[in-house]
Amino acid sequence: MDTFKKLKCFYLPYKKYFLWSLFFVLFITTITVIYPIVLQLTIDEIVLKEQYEYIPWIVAGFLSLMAIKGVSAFFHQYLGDMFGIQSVYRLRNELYEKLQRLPFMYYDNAKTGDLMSRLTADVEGFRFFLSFGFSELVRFLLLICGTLTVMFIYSVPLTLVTIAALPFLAIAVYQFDKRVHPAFRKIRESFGKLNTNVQENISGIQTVKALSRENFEISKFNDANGHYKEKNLSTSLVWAKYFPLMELIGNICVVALLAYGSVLVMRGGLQPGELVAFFSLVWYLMMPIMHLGFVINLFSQSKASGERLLEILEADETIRNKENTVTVPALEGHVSFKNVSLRYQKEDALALNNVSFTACSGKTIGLIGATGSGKTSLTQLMTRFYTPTTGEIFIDGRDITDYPLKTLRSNVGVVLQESFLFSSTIRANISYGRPDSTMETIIDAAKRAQAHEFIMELPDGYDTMLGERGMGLSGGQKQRIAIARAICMNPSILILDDSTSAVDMTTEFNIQKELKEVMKGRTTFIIAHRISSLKHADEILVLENGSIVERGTHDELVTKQGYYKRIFDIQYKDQKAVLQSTVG
Ligand SMILES: Nc1ncnc2c1ncn2[C@@H]1O[C@H](COP(=O)(O)OP(=O)(O)OP(=O)(O)O)[C@@H](O)[C@H]1O
Repeated sequence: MDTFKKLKCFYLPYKKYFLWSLFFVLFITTITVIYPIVLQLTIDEIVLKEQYEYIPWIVAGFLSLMAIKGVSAFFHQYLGDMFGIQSVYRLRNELYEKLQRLPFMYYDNAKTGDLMSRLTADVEGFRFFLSFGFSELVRFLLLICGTLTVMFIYSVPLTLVTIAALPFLAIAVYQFDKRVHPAFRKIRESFGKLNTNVQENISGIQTVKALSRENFEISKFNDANGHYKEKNLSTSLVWAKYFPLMELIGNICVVALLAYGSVLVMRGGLQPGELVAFFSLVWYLMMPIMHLGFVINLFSQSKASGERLLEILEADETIRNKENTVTVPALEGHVSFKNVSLRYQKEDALALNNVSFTACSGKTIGLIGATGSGKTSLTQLMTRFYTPTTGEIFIDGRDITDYPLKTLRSNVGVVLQESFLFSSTIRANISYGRPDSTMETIIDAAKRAQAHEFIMELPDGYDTMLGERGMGLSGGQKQRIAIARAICMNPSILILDDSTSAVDMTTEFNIQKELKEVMKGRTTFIIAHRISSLKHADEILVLENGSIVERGTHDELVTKQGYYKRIFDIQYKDQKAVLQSTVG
């Protein structure tokens, strides 16, 4: 019940729909219990006493009851659905908002397909119980109480015989629930894995095809699909075992009733009509208890779903605004790192080790170093994508946590190594960070990023729709749009993470020429493997295993015999000679 308690803020506001739905359930249940009474009266008072003139009245009464039951069923169903649909509408929105707030760290470990199945299948599973299961549970309780009351009125000993069978039924139902709940959780998990498989395959289809791994992917999917099938089969085995058992217990009870009830009728202790009514009533008692299995099943499914939804809702938002943030119109871009270290996971090695540097506003800092040396990690700390394990980062003299995340991130323009473009127009992609940008600003940003020309060659220019993941554009074109997107935000700090690696030398040269203009007045961090991309930087930091091992201008660094000089030699001198001298 804890899961439902924790999620109550989503469904309690709509309780009026649920309560009205219950009101109509009351009608439906009352009418259901009245049926056997009408049957008993028809047999005992009309047929046996031959008072046939009452038959039209009985028929009219029966039809009226059915009409009322029909109308009540409509409202019960509609209001129940309203309750479920309205509740999960809010829940779905809240989950999505939470996903927007969760830090990078969460996504490092999460699987997209699994998250998608939580937001779709699990939300639906939860809705179904709210719409149907909840009121079904109440209906069963009402039906059992109503039925027992009428039964006791008809015959106490016969009712006691019926009740004697109930504990056996209850044990079977309990055992069923004990097995079916974990089984459903496993089904949900398995479904999440299946989704992950499909999602990863579609996202990486180019790699799959390029490496001819279709058969491997098919067999991976077959395994996941097989696992899902196994989980479903073992759950249906639980169903198949327990349902006949429950029905058997019900039938034994009916046979006992038939035997004992007939004796009572023969002795004159019970009217024949009352015995007939009893047979209907006994099923009103057995059916809900047997169906309790189905409702418990629904409950288990929705509980399992609810738990998975709570895992998202309760996930730690490690990176959020602190209470007393400062409001500033814009940042100037004076960045300073003080003894900053970063370890992504407890068991990982340090990705950054005691890094300290200062970048005065308007200056350009180049970051170079081998793959995995910590260049990207360093810039990701500035935007608070991650939190340093130790040390402090200041912008304009204030700790970066003093600023609201929105202020911080809207002042830092980032062009990532792999630029992601949304499946919308080029114009919307460029103005994504500043949706209110004028067309003039968008074109200006595109021109500076050397993107305007090729955009104008596209059939719809800036209104060209991009496919999923920006399909239809070359890697270099995508990078240029991503640069335009960052420029469009007019940030005071610009981070270019290997952002010109996919363009040819001439375009890189042109972009850099334009970027010089763009970089004026902004603090810029250029991460690059090509010396040509950062040799004009005011300071170059050379990273190795998370530490700054060299620093200085290009001219200073080429005079030292360090990593930078070696890279410089490889890129600018006779590569073969350098490599030979190193090996030798
Ligand atoms: N999200 C992450 N979770 C765990 N470890 C990470 C994560 N991102 C990076 N790392 C690790 O941190 C170290 C530094 O990675 P980083 O991406 O900062 O290097 P880099 O210098 O930018 O490399 P490249 O030039 O290849 O982009 C590496 O050992 C990397 O494996």
